[in-house]
Amino acid sequence: MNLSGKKVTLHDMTLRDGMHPKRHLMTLEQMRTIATGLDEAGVPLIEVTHGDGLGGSSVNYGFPAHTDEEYLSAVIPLMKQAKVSALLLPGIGTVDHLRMAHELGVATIRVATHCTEADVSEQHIGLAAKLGMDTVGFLMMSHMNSAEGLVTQARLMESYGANCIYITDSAGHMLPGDVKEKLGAVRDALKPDTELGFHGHHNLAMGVANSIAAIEVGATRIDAAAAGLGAGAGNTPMEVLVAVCDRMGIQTGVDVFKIQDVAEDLVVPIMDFPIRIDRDALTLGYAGVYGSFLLFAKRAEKKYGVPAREILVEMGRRGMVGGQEDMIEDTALNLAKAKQIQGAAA
Ligand SMILES: C[C@H](O)CC(=O)C(=O)O
Ligand SMILES: [Mn+2]
Repeated sequence: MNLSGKKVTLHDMTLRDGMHPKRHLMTLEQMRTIATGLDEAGVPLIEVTHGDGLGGSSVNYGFPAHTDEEYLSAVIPLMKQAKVSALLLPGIGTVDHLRMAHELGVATIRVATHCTEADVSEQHIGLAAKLGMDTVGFLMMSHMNSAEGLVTQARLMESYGANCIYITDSAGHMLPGDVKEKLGAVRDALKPDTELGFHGHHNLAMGVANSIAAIEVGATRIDAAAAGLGAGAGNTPMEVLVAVCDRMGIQTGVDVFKIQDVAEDLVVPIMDFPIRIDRDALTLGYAGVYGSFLLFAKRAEKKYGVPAREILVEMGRRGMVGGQEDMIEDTALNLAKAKQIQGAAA
């Protein structure tokens, strides 16, 4: 398909999804430096918060180095052209967090729910729209719902006031055919003025291909992270996506070489480990497991001696979704116990 001349808004995830592999411990200086680099490269929208969104700081999700308020206050005043967004999962983030973000100058709020639970987003989407914010509904783990089911959920978010709906491949499980089917159906069902977005993870190395498939069926906002810094095998790598879009004539407004330098010079050096498709990240994609479970499963492997891959496969089999991080320990303990029983019987 000829996409030449199409315009898309690239939305950077490095400083929000990238908080997962950083265990939410980015310094204010790292945030400032990377955000400034992204702004200079022409990235129009940059997400900043705890990896699990506003209010994510907790025993369940992990305590960050700084509060959302501190991160947002550090970044927003430095931006010359980029706008800043914040993620909010109802139940983790509250309307007070939303108001705080608005007061600090956050332009875009993304209200995220599991892909069958859009009804819990009404209050937050309604308030953000009332405040005049760019208001996005973000349907996580979208591989777990059918195209028709996603249409119903997307319409709900649109009816609450969202001006953009995201289909989110949190597990990096979707293939380009799935993306076209699901986003195509949602595009057809939404009002023409409502934008469509796609958020990919690279666990099956499909981040760029899926993003292009999304653009083909009408997505105008695409998420990506510099050097892919994000949960699991990371998000769609921004510098690769920008280069591919450039070759295809898709207009992103992002400078091909400047974004490469941000990835290489600013983001790769702060990685605590290489963001790559190792066997555990690959298993996330293969078994359809929530990306941010990866580090929890690796920690449980060390604690209980059960391979992370086995824990992740079991989490996928049991259909665990975001918010059920505590079930990772539970699953690991049960698998360890089953192994002990098997060992004793042998
Ligand atoms: C809270 C999650 O990290 C949101 C996200 O980026 C995803 O579901 O993917
Ligand atoms: Mn993500």
